[in-house]
Amino acid sequence: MTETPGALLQLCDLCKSYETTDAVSGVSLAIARGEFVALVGASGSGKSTLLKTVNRLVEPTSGTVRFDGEPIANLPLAALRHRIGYVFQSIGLFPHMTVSENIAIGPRLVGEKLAARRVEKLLELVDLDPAMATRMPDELSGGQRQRVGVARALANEPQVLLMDEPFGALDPVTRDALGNRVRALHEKLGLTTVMVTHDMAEALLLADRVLVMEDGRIVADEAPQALLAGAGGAIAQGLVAVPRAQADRLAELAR
Ligand SMILES: Nc1ncnc2c1ncn2[C@@H]1O[C@H](COP(=O)(O)OP(=O)(O)OP(=O)(O)O)[C@@H](O)[C@H]1O
Repeated sequence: MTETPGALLQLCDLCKSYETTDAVSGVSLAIARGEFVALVGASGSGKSTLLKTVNRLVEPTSGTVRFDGEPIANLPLAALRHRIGYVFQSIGLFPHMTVSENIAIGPRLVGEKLAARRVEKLLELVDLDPAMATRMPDELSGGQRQRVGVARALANEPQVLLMDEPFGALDPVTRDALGNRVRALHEKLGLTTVMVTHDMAEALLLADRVLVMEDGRIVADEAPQALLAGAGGAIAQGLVAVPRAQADRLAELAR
């Protein structure tokens, strides 16, 4: 795949093999600045592995990832991670640090001190009371912890936000609210966002573009409207059928 002009992220023939598994098998993909992309697919299809090649939590076996035209293998790791916010699958707050210290960890790693006012601002961005800055993670609900996880990912003012199943452990109401908040922040901060999710409904509602993975490959790459209109092939349509059937049953009940 040749370089796509204007792409902020470009993956070219990317492969990642473990001893017995090909987790990612020849993925080529260009993501434009400002896109909100959801990566969906069955468990084990390679979504997390693919996401983690972008911030080099996973080093590919072969292929290239370019960030703003530059192969990321050539960039110093700290500089790369400074430009990419990452929200972990399992929240991943440091339990022995306060909320404020957790949020400031990224800047601290590159020798910067985050001002208290900036921590307050980040907490406000994710709809948390700035008074929570001094709490410990175990004094927060799961939803509040995940909001802190998002604030931490935004602390370096990244260009790209990567999220690995960010709302998986949350109740449906909190999940919906936080998803909408993240989408609003994506717009407000001019981010380019890639979100891994199991949930096709969430992908359809939040993303501009939905990539479907199966056995390490991207088998569909469509806008939500196109998926809902039947595009993307059998695997994608199998995933779309679930929320569609639920919506139909709810509509039936309401009649
Ligand atoms: N560190 C590792 N060592 C060996 N195999 C791995 C490793 N990480 C992932 N795999 C394997 O690679 C494949 C893809 O895993 P990956 O976590 O990327 O899938 P996923 O689609 O994100 O799954 P899930 O939705 O369950 O998180 C799986 O078969 C997994 O077992």
